[in-house]
Amino acid sequence: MVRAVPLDLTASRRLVVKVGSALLVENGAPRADWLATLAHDLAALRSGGTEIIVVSSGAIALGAAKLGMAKGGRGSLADAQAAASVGQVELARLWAENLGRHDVTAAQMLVTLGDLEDRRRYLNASATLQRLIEAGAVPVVNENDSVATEEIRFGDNDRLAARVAQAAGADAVILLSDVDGLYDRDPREDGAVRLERVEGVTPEIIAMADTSSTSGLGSGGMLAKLQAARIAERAGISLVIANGTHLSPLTRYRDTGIGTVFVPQADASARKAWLAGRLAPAGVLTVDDGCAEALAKGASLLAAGLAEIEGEFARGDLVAIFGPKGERLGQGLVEYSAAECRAILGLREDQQEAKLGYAPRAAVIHRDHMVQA
Ligand SMILES: Nc1ncnc2c1ncn2[C@@H]1O[C@H](COP(=O)(O)OP(=O)(O)O)[C@@H](O)[C@H]1O
Ligand SMILES: N[C@@H](CCC(=O)OP(=O)(O)O)C(=O)O
Repeated sequence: MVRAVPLDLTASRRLVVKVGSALLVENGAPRADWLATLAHDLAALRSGGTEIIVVSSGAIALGAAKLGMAKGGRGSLADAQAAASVGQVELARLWAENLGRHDVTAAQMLVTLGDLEDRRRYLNASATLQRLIEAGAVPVVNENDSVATEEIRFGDNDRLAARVAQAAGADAVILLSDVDGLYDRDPREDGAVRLERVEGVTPEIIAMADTSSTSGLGSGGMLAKLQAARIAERAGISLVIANGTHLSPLTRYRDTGIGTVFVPQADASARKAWLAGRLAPAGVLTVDDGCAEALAKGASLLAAGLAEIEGEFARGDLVAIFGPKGERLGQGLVEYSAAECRAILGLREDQQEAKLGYAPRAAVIHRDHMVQA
């Protein structure tokens, strides 16, 4: 068998390192020795010319321990928000201390889903990351859990890491977890085999993730990691899932190559990749067979092909596109409000003006503002 080639982290120009809750926190206390070795690895990579961004979980777990909260602070949203407020203070201190030992300045950056979903705010976050790195700091990013509410939060730091990588123009992401990579089924099952390399996060790959299991402290599970891999591959970013439980986890990955590498697909423009990675559509357009076929060939979505409209959205909002059998086809920025879409549903272009009372825009979603699933 040909040995799969691991991702060469030292070849990365800008790398996002994501650390899961289970790695940082054990029985409510930080894994101090482990963190010291990770900081050492990060400093070494940085000295070799790789710019580093850390995405660190652990605020909820640390805060819950301090407050004596049940269920690791995940019993309710209010608990998670309060636990995160307390834990984030400690998390930032841990990073500042551990990176500081190598004369590296840590910079805390807390973001919400909205900060990366709205194009203007996304560009702003992107500029801040850029400036911090130029200034020689290592951004340590987490979700702003204390203000994020259920509908507008990532909830897992895997997708957040992929979006941050995109915003920062990183070329690689490593998700450090408590498992050696993606297995073809839950790794606790007999006969589970690890995949060395994935070219394209297909529905078959997604089906391998057991949605019910996480390490216990985290929230994402393998499914969130695969969604992150999908965002990354579409943005032309390499992503690897590796086991971070051991001391000096990055050195260990370099020496053993144990992990799963997701190969990027580099064809999308930066804007389309951003669009593909957006996570919160405001509505759903269901289209008929003919329209689904046309979309697959790269056409714009026309009102004539609309079969059903769900949700309330305004012009410019993100909507998901589904085919007649309920299959997800893609998503895009809509040119009409939900009410207008309902009014022109199924109509040909020449019938739309009579219905709306004004000249219609050519497409409901222009192909330049659409990405396939
Ligand atoms: N197909 C799979 N391959 C690997 N791990 C899986 C799979 N399905 C479920 N898992 C579970 O996902 C867990 C990792 O997710 P999670 O606990 O959220 O990690 P983290 O806290 O590092 O983000 C593993 O411990 C494993 O039990
Ligand atoms: N933002 C949260 C972490 C979210 C989360 O659980 O992520 P993960 O442990 O990576 O599945 C925190 O700091 O506790």
